[in-house]
Amino acid sequence: MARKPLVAGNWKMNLNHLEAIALVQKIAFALPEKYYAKVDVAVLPPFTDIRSVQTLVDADKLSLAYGAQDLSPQDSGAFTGDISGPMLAKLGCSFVTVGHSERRAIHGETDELVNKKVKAALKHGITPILCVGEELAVREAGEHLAHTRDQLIEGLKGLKTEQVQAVVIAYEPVWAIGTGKVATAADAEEVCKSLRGTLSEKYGDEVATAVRVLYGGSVKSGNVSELVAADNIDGALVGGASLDGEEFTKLCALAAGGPLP
Ligand SMILES: O=C[C@H](O)COP(=O)(O)O
Repeated sequence: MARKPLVAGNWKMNLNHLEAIALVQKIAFALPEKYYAKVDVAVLPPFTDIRSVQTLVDADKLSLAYGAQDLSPQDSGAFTGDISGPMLAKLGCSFVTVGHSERRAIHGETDELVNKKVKAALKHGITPILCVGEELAVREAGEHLAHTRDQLIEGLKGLKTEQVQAVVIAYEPVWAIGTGKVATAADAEEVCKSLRGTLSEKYGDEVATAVRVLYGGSVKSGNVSELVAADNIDGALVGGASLDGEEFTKLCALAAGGPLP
């Protein structure tokens, strides 16, 4: 089964709502409609931008999807500062990243919490992009496959098979995020293949074949083609390069198999 590639731009804590509108307009203008038949494109702005992005996407009937970078495991209540699944669903979010390494490291998110967030996203019809990835020391110790396998198993714990089918996985080696050190396509493929193998072992071949596994970590227009050419890499979770409209558009077009617009 051919999996349609997904390119998701994780803006992290960048761009206010006015800048968000400008960037989405730029992408919409630069990436012709025909590319969306070959690649799904999503932007993941900060919470404060989502309403503006929604309004623009709806008004201009853009094919671009959008989502958030995190969500609360709770639906509502006394959780100061948190944003819930129902709030994101109401804003038309299609995706939400869960367990990004920056949240694991800076906010101390555990696999248990990540698992609750995956469930919260699914409960509200939002596709979780479950992020896994090893720190440099783990890779140097040769433990990267075991480490990412554990994160995957814990992140999906308790889900029904059909729910797992609705999840996107993103392999992001921590040492490659924002550092300019992209994993080689062979390194990335090794882990993505192993993650798919784990999906097959736990949930069966049909699920493993259907689930999209993305790579993230210093992806740019200059390296995306080689990455998505690998059998088990179905797109990219892009940080820095997603903030530049021209670069992001190029990257999406190349992930679609080209040519450049
Ligand atoms: O979510 C995206 C990743 O953290 C990758 O970020 P980067 O492309 O800036 O390395």
